[in-house]
Amino acid sequence: MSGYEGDGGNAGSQDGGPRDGGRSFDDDRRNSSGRQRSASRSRGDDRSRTSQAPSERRKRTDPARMAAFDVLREVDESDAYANLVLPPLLRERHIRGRDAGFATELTYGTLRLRGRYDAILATCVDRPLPGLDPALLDALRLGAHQVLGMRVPVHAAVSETVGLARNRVGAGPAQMVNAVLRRVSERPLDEWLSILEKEAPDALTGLAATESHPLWIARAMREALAGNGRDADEIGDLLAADNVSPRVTLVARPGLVDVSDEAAWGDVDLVAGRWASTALRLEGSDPSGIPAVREGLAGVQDEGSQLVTLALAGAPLEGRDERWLDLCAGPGGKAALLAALAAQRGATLVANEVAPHRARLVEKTLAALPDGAVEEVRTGDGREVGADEPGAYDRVLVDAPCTGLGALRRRPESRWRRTPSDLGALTALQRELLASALDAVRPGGVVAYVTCSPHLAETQLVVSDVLKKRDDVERLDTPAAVRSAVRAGGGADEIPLSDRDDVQLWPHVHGTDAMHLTLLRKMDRR
Ligand SMILES: C[S@@+](CC[C@H](N)C(=O)[O-])C[C@H]1O[C@@H](n2cnc3c(N)ncnc32)[C@H](O)[C@@H]1O
Repeated sequence: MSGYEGDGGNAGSQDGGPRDGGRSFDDDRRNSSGRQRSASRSRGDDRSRTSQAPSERRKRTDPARMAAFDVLREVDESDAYANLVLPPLLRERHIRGRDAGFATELTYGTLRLRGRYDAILATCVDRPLPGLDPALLDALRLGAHQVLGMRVPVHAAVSETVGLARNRVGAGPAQMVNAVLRRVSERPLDEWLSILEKEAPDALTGLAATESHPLWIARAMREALAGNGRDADEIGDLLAADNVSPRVTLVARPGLVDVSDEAAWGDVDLVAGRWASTALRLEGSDPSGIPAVREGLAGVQDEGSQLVTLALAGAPLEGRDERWLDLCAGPGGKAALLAALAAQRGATLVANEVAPHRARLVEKTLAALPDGAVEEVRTGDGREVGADEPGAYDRVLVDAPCTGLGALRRRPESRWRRTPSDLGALTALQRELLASALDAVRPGGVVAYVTCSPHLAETQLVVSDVLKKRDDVERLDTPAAVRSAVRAGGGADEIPLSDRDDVQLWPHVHGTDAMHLTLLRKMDRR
């Protein structure tokens, strides 16, 4: 299942880019060594420290680094999502401000760039990395990220990580951490990356290592670029874009809140989104204090998600336009935008979701919509809707469960979890859901097939396979619908779209998740 904004996503985090070396974390509380000063030391009161025995002092580990390590272990051992585990852990341990920022960058940056660091570490460790204790390997990765990705001075990165390893893994492993990190620190990042490029058997393998992606994903992305009429050589830019945490984008749900309503947005800096009329970019990272967000009049939503939803709502339609369906609605980001747009036209939305807990999230997300905008939130298998309610809807969204390869920048660990074997079951489900949507829409009605993956097997191939079996569906001009959805003054003619009848958005081109959209019309044979 793909990672989604509004789904507890890490949209609130801003964990710095990879090749720029990140930021240094020096201020009053976190000194130029990236080490946290204790509250007593910040006050110039060193009594607590001097009253401790040296052996006790050595055991004290920086809480921010400890938090990052503990999250990494939970991600590894329990398949946890870092963006769901880290924020409560920081709250629980009272890690705030710059220290929380340091822990966040350390956690997400290490997870995201794990492939790069493993390739470097493999040249510094005298045995295969998979044979190492996983906790030791995580400590090494954390150390590598501090040295190569965060501009923490080497002596601090090494000694703090050695202390962490001693505390959490053991004295022997701590010695190894010391030796290995010293080797890592012998070269700057650029030199390491050149070595990885040179030693790779081919350019794509080198790029996958330096930009920290599994090779199968790098390959699939390159095929997706070419299959969407773009230059396959953009692959480097695309993979690099996955390594940069996206800015937080909000959706102002039409009719619920106005962009110009200052009270609704509170004391935050917002700028208009690049493409969607509903999009606002937050100059900062924490949207939770914004009144409009708290009240559900606005939400966190990638601009690509907004654009595809607006394109479905605006696609030309003759005749009845009263009942809309979101077939796979959880957790409800697109359903809320659709319902807001439907309400403005006197139409209503049915939101369907197979997982009960996600259906409850949809209910929550839709709670602020005006009476009558939402006909029903229901828990059910979308594959059955077409047979149960043939021709019952005028517009249908299929935001299909997918690999989420288009949203890797949001879920730092997801690229390491996905495998090519996920594709078989997902694409079968995607075909069935699309077929059901086409049955559920009335003749003349419109279906939007959406994925947050650019993988050709999940996008173009699903659509062409489903259409092969039917003679009652035509493809619409999806780029035209997307251009119409671009906000006034946003340069509808400037949005780079390929010469195809579907649309693929890209992080490195559009600054959005890599959303795919195909618009289809059920033919009216009357
Ligand atoms: C990509 S997410 C949808 C995201 C949502 N549109 C949003 O913007 O918040 C796909 C959703 O499809 C649901 N799903 C999976 N299989 C389904 C099925 N057979 N019928 C309906 N929903 C399904 C998943 O539980 C997941 O919530």
